[in-house]
Amino acid sequence: MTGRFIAVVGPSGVGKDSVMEGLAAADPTLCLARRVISRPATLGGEAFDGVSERAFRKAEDDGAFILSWHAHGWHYGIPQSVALEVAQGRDVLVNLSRAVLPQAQALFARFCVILLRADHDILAARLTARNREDAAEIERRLARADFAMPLGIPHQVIDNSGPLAQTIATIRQHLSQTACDAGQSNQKIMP
Ligand SMILES: Nc1ncnc2c1ncn2[C@@H]1O[C@H](COP(=O)(O)OP(=O)(O)OP(=O)(O)O)[C@@H](O)[C@H]1O
Ligand SMILES: O=P(O)(O)OC[C@H]1O[C@H](OP(=O)(O)O)[C@H](O)[C@@H]1O
Repeated sequence: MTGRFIAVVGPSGVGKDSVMEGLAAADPTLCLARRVISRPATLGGEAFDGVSERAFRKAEDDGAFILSWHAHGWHYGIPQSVALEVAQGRDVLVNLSRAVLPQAQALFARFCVILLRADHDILAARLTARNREDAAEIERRLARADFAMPLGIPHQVIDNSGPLAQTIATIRQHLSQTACDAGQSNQKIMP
């Protein structure tokens, strides 16, 4: 059987990377997809392959990505190797833009979506404390926080306003109960 393609989405600063790292640390059967981003690796954040915009476009033209998008001034790509891992039966966590969920859904038979949320003031405080973007960029990110989920994408809403460990435990419980091969409910889970 193929593995599960588990998309983790939500506004910038909500905690996608933190939650994904915590999930993978707690469960070695979960893999983290390593993204290619046209952002200098020196800016930090998740472990990703930082490339120039030119190199990104070349890789994209060469078919290196199963999914790619543009957000916050950067290009993001999910490498073909992720599809291979899923085909080999691995469950893979992937930090995606909400905008590409329809394309992702079309690619994978076992597909599910975790939508993380937190109140606006919590997002603002986390982005400020993270100290990776300047104030203007943080404002732009906050303005995109309510980007609408595309229609027809079943997803589980998980609140990450509270302690990270609680969110991770809640998602682990949810993942243990879903095969991701049929429609999920849109039930809200608030730890
Ligand atoms: N539950 C939590 N409680 C407190 N702080 C948190 C929690 N989750 C994440 N954080 C902190 O919030 C900041 C943003 O988290 P993170 O970078 O994981 O978010 P993100 O959704 O991946 O953001 P982006 O989309 O911009 O990459 C980090 O400094 C992280 O340590
Ligand atoms: O708002 P939407 O399109 O859902 O998310 C867009 C992108 O925002 C974040 O970018 P970064 O990792 O902070 O650079 C996420 O990782 C995601 O790829």
